[in-house]
Amino acid sequence: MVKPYLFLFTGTSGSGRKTAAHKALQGSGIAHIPSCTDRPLRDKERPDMDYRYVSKEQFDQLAAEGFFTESVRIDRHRYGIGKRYLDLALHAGNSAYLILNREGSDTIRKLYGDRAIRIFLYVDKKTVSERLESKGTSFEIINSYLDHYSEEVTYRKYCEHIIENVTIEETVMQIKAIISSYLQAN
Ligand SMILES: Nc1nc2c(ncn2[C@@H]2O[C@H](COP(=O)(O)OP(=O)(O)O)[C@@H](O)[C@H]2O)c(=O)[nH]1
Ligand SMILES: Nc1ncnc2c1ncn2[C@@H]1O[C@H](COP(=O)(O)OP(=O)(O)O)[C@@H](O)[C@H]1O
Repeated sequence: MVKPYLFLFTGTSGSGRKTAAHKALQGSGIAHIPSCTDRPLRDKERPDMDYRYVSKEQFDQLAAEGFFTESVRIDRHRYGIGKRYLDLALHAGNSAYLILNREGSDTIRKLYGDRAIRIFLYVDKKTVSERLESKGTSFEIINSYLDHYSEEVTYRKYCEHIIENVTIEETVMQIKAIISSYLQAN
């Protein structure tokens, strides 16, 4: 039986983790485990695609009940992975993928060892700004991404795979190749 893996997409914010991961893995049978967040839904986001959106009170309640395997506060908002969703996927023997910052990736790697494969995506700061500006992203969000850039980018040396996301087609191909290498090795 294929060992179930957790593929962790991490890297600098705005590097294209969500876009590339969803594109590479749609229809693959490897399910996305969305995080819960208390941040508001942004323009063009759809509930349950990228996040499960909850109120601040609900997030507090879930955290108090021990619902999260890991959670973080980033600026004014909180993010967390529900233990139940991870267990459901792994107990069924299915690999899954998550999109996390470095703290979340580190925690999941410590908990799941070599079943957790970290794929680090990055682009340079100028490219982050240009891509997000061209999509009409607010300056508040762009600035918050850039503020975290230096601390996030250093995490790449700990990751199993590193991809510079230049063109989306090439990045998707690289992700597919990495994932196949694990699934075929079993
Ligand atoms: N540790 C952890 N990080 C998360 C989780 N969900 C999202 N993140 C990361 O939190 C960071 C902040 O996200 P945000 O600024 O809202 O930007 P987004 O990446 O466009 O959603 C991003 O690096 C996310 O990948 C989670 O459940 N746990
Ligand atoms: N290779 C690429 N070339 C151009 N734009 C890209 C590429 N990859 C992602 N993008 C765009 O960059 C922006 C940030 O991508 P996103 O997936 O939200 O990043 P992250 O999840 O890492 O914060 C989005 O507008 C996305 O469409």
